[in-house]
Amino acid sequence: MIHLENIEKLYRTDTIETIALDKINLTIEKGEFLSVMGPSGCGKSTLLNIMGLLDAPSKGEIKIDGQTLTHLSDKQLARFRNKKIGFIFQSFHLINDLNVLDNVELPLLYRDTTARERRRLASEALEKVGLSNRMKHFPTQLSGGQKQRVAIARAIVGQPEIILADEPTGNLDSVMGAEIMNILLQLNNSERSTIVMVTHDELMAKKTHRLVRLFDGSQVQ
Ligand SMILES: Nc1ncnc2c1ncn2[C@@H]1O[C@H](COP(=O)(O)OP(=O)(O)OP(=O)(O)O)[C@@H](O)[C@H]1O
Repeated sequence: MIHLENIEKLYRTDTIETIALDKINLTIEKGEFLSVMGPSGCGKSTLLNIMGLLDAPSKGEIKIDGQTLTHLSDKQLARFRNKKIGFIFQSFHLINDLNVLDNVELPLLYRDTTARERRRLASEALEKVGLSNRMKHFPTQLSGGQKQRVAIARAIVGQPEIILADEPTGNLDSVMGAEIMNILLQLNNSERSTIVMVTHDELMAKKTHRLVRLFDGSQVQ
């Protein structure tokens, strides 16, 4: 499903060059739930951003579903990303001026969907995360766990095959964190979503199919 071949990422500033990723080779199968761990600065977010086509590698190739994506234009990448990939971030990234339903509908605005269909899909996604009763609330009226559930609904509303989650439980207490983890496990189980999750939590990682550890930009496990 996702295939990374010899991926390297270099960041250059005036004074320093950082090798954020060094020759990463990784294949993630359809329906797999993979976690990525490692110390701060080891390249976890960079890896996720490259898999999610938000950032380009300095070297190497990415294939998703057999399609090589390294040479597509920004517009083609955006279209591919919108259709195939849902993102979940540690700090939720919700828009505070929009209510819950409108936040969840956002990814569908870039598609050819009617307003009625958008509403139906967003309501369905909110039902899956158990938030049907909060559709008209605004993000500031929600708890952290509820905000993350809205973010998950937004990530899955377009029915992407891949979900990329960057420390999705990092800002939550253990009870809310476990709730979010259960929702991700359920999506992986019942919808066969392929999930890659960055986490600092060994217990969460243990619940996934496979763990990849990074250290200084290299894969060590
Ligand atoms: N835009 C950038 N410009 C320069 N260096 C960068 C940039 N983004 C990341 N880096 C460097 O690349 C390395 C990897 O960063 P990355 O954010 O991927 O680490 P991480 O493992 O996700 O860390 P954390 O757990 O703290 O979020 C770090 O040394 C970081 O300083």
